[in-house]
Amino acid sequence: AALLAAGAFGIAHAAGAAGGKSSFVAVKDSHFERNGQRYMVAGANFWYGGYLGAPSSVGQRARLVKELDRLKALGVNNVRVLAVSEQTAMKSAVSPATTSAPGHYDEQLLQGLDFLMAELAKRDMTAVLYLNNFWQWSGGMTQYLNWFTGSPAHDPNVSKDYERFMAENARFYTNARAQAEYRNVIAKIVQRTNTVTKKPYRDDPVILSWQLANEPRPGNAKSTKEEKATYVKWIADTAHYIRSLDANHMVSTGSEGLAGSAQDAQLYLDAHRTPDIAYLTYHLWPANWGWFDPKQPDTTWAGMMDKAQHYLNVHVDYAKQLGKPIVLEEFGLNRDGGSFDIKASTKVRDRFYDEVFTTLEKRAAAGDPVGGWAFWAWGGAGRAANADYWWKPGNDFVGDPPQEEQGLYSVFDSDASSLKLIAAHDKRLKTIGAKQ
Ligand SMILES: O=C1NC[C@H](CO)[C@@H](O)[C@@H]1O
Repeated sequence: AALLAAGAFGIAHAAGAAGGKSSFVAVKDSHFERNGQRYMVAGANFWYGGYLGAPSSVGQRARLVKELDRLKALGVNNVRVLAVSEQTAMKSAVSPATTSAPGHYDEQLLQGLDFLMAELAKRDMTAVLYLNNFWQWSGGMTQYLNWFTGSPAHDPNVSKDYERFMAENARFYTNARAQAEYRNVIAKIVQRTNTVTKKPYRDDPVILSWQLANEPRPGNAKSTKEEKATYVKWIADTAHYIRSLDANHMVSTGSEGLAGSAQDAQLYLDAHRTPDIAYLTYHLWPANWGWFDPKQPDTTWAGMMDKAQHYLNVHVDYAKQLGKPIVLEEFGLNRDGGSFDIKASTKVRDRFYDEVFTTLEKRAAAGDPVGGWAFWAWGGAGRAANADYWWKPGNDFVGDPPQEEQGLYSVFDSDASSLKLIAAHDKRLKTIGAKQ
């Protein structure tokens, strides 16, 4: 009987490895499980994966296949991907976009997602698919408001007024027509049948989770009690809606943690309490948050690392409190000196990655609900096309979306020291998971 069982397990496992009938990733005792085994997310942010998969002009399927092979070889088992974008006049946003106007969707880009999912299945990799964006680089909530209220889609890279941008975006959660269109898009994608594999998305174990949006915030740092309550309700209602369409897959928020919750721990906990949100997410951005100056690494490193360690640990503690896994699904740091040039070294970033990985490995080894991580972001073979490092339609996609310099935080295929580090820690993380 044992031999038979081992044989059967072997076949099932092999099937899983070949992207066959693997089970869905789900939560069991505050950890991820798949095929009856612990599953740790050793992920990479790859926002443009669906774009590369498109059969149309914007698609580069040969590059996509190469990038996924490189990521697989590194031991990456998950990619976090923008599932849908909104056409916008905002300067620093990607174009073309999936939704050209309410009710009008680019089938080519949706087929790009299909192709990506098919390629991930072949490599036994999973995907987190985010269905909206709080930021402007894919149109996002700002564009929905422009469609349905006529408010100007003002690009904060142009206005330099992020506080106003964030406060205005909070109106998305209560605008009935914007929510109706957002739910149309959710239904269209969640209920889609993959044109490459002919498999309904709902039945596809490649999807690790549907994610409400990239970095949804309740508003700006001065969010009111009412705005916070609206945000928590929007999360619970939208997660419930997705689960009503698809009871197979987990739903996640895309939250950055305290930094995206007006530094309000109660809000962050409340936002992740609903049973329809399966796990917690958080992001770690020392340079963006003013903890680190890449031009003054020696004087800012120690203070930054103290804050980062605290941020990493306190969020794992929140996850323990809720009894759910938590994934650090974005983290990054500049190239040395803050350079965007691919030839610049990455010593400081490597040290930062090493400290982040090591901190989370320690918590995982202690049995804490560390679900894994995803670094931001895979640039691979992509290269900045312009002397000013800004993206223009038709240029390569890299890890940095169009609202940032192309090289700011990307990990390129030529960043050998970074790749070595990622590979070593991805392996260690999975080993820790396997031992528990
Ligand atoms: O989701 C995000 N978080 C931080 C990234 C780097 O600044 C940014 O590019 C992206 O909008």
